[in-house]
Amino acid sequence: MKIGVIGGGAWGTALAQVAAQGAAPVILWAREPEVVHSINHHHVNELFLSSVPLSPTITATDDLDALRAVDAVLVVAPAQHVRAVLSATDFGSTPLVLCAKGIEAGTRMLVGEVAREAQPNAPIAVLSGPTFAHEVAAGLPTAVTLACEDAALGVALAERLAAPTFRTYASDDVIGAEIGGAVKNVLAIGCGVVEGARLGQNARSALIARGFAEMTRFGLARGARAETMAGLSGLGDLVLTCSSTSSRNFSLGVGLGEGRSARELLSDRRTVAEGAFTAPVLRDAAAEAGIDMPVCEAVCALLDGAPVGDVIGALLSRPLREERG
Ligand SMILES: NC(=O)C1=CN([C@@H]2O[C@H](COP(=O)(O)OP(=O)(O)OC[C@H]3O[C@@H](n4cnc5c(N)ncnc54)[C@H](OP(=O)(O)O)[C@@H]3O)[C@@H](O)[C@H]2O)C=CC1
Ligand SMILES: O=C(CO)COP(=O)(O)O
Repeated sequence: MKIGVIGGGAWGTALAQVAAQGAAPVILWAREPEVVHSINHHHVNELFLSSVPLSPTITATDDLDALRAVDAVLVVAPAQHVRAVLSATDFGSTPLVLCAKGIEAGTRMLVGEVAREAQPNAPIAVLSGPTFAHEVAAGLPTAVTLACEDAALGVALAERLAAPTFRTYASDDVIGAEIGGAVKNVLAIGCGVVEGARLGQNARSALIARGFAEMTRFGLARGARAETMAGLSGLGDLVLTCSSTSSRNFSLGVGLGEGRSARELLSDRRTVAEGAFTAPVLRDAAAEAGIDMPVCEAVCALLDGAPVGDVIGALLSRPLREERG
């Protein structure tokens, strides 16, 4: 199975490196000419993943049509750009494996819904889990969920993408896998704020647990299964991203907690912090569906510049309630 990758960021590059452990060569589409040049001439992605030498069987291209000849395409552009890249060419019935974690602003669609609209004939799968790109690319042990409604295709993709240190678990809960990855980015910003404002380890654990309750409520309302929310793509990724400055979302939160503005923090970086885009969309989608998501609302307020003390005070002074759900 020949694999194509859309997106020359850290995660697209790391997944290309995993896929290159199979027999067939891998082709990666990148928007940035310097990424294409760096991969083809120096076998490294200087811009987004300079720490890891890449397999020489990975070829980069700036021509999206070059990916029409592959057997499966990993879609690893940031969530807000997936529609544009998938609308630029016709992948026919080539399976698309969605690896971005977010919800589209404006439409409030999950990436899978966007992909179905842009490429109606392509079967859809989702790859998600606790996966810092630099660790995956360095060959450190990692496990992911690979969700696909077509069980046979899901197993074929899970087998093709598995590698000695990259373990894939097949699932048919596509919505669940997507929601875990999108929501955890928002919660990671909140945990970063706790760190930046020095609110302590108790507060961070409470936020992870109550945030997980929010993620599960939102997921179940959208048809996800509870076991998926508690698995690699939900709780697993939440714990990872909420406890490490390797997370761009967590480190964005640290900056907010230290009193810097979201605008300043986001203008400083070239890499993507998906939670900043997903947070307001998630808040609005939850409000419309009548789903209580106070942590998510708090993160939105912090991104909008509300003082940390006021936001935390408001969270803590809500009426007491039973822990259930
Ligand atoms: N980094 C990680 O550890 C992980 C990331 N993810 C998810 O993968 C997705 C991609 O993240 P990541 O690889 O880290 O990104 P990076 O922050 O490393 O790189 C930015 C990416 O955004 C792309 N990009 C920027 N602007 C556009 C645009 N207008 N159109 C298309 N692409 C654009 C860049 O493409 P180009 O190079 O072509 O310019 C590049 O691929 C996100 O949804 C993220 O949540 C999931 C798991 C792990
Ligand atoms: O999704 C990730 C790890 O699973 C990467 O998290 P960040 O985007 O916050 O860096």
